[in-house]
Amino acid sequence: MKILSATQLKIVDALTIERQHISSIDLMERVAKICAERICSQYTADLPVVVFCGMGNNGGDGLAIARLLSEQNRMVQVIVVRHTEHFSADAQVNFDRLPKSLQATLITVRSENDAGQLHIKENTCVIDAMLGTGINKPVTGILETVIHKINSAPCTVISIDVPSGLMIDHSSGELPDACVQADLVLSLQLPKLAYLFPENKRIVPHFECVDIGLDQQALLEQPSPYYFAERQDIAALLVPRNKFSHKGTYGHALLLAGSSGTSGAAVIAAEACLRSGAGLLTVHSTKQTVDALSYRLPEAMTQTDEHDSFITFCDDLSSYRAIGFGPGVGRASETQQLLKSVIQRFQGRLIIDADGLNILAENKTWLEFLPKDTILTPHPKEFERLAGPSDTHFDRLQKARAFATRYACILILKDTYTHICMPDGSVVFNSTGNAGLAKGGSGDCLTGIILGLLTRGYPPPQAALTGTFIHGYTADLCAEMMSQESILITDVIRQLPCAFKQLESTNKFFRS
Ligand SMILES: NC(=O)C1=CN([C@@H]2O[C@H](COP(=O)(O)OP(=O)(O)OC[C@H]3O[C@@H](n4cnc5c(N)ncnc54)[C@H](O)[C@@H]3O)[C@@H](O)[C@H]2O)[C@H](O)CC1
Ligand SMILES: [K+]
Repeated sequence: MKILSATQLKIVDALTIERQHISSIDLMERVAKICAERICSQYTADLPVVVFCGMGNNGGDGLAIARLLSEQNRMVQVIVVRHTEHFSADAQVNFDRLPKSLQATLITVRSENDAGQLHIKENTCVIDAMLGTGINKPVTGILETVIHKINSAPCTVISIDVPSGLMIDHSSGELPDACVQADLVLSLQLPKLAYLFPENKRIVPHFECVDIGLDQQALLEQPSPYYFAERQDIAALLVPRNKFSHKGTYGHALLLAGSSGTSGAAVIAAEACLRSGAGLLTVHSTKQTVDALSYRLPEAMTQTDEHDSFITFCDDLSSYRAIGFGPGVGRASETQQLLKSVIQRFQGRLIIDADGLNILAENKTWLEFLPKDTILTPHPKEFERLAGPSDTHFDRLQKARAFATRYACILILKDTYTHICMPDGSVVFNSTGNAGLAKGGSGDCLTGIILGLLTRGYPPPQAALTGTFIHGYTADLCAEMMSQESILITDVIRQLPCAFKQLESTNKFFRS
């Protein structure tokens, strides 16, 4: 699914009206009907609803939603916040369509005094339809006062399309002053870029895209570097194993991982790799790690490094399709030289994680020599070490895009909506995963999954997208069965077969 800017959404809106031979007021009615149905499905009929409406088309949506909810015998009150002199044309039509019962209880906020006198009762559902994609400056005045009232009221808030006050295409700063803090955002058709930044987590803790039937061709025509990965997009990338195949068909992986005290990182990555399709896996590590592996994972082959505490040397790389470097390796200078020699000698697929990234951060000139499409998987701190600090998450995103383009690598910037930055400047935001993954070992598991997919023959972009999605999806399956608090990364690995199976079931090539 693409992510478009406010300007592009306006264009698609106009093209939809033209191509579907529908009037703008009927499109608004369609939007309102879908939102009202969603609100009714979420809340019981006895919960009073207060709809805050602005003067533009977002307010028009709110006025139509209020009418439709009251037709469903819901207890509804409308509050119009007059932040401009006139309604937009369609908002005016919907204002005039308000039934008498709603007109009788209507409150209009014209002044700071009116705003100050508002009282929002406990146990109400606030529908926020004051400002949408048409916001053109930070909110002040009566809108700001009303927003503060909503945010301090003990009620549930659903924002229509956009939490009022939030800029959708760029950063609003660490904590935007005046912005509705929604419990749920019903985002019309597509997600908005700002919903994916951690800085907005209090404003958009959850969003749902509601399909309002915008013209598909018009959506396709709009260029965008930003995409949001959904289940069907990833399921379509999966490739079935060939009936006439053998272990060689699915490649041989080399995992360079582990050092004194961090054998677990190597074990986790190795197991995730073998659960993600690789034909063969050799783990090169310290004696302690190799001993642990032989016990835990007999399917993996092993090579013991000549050094007891960290890895230093690995001679022949020619038989491997993919190499994973980093989990638990530490930063010893001999290990640094090993990474340098891998970068210089290896022509296959490469994924670098954890201390591998920290070594790169200490030796930035090596970045120029990374094999094309090398996958790097930094968390925010590791990315900062590689590319320097950023003022906002929007700035960090632009930095990550520039980094992936400059070094022709795939940068997986791990976060709530992990950003997968491609060398062509495009970014795919991952949609799966939960806070149960915020634990040690999680990154090692991701590296292992992607290494497995690379070895299996997936091109690096597909391996990056699929691996990141499945990693989060599997954790979501775990969270359905157990508390996020208790999820262990080994639980996630154990559920990988189930996650693959579920995703395969929606891919036509896997159906028998
Ligand atoms: N995407 C679609 O296809 C559809 C979207 N719909 C809804 O329409 C809004 C966008 O409507 P628009 O009229 O362009 O903008 P707004 O309602 O957000 O507000 C515009 C209004 O507000 C004034 N304004 C802007 N910023 C401020 C500010 N900081 N302070 C005060 N006033 C401000 C501006 O001057 C205008 O007067 C979209 O989000 C959807 O909800 C349609 O329903 C149809 C399909
Ligand atoms: K809104």
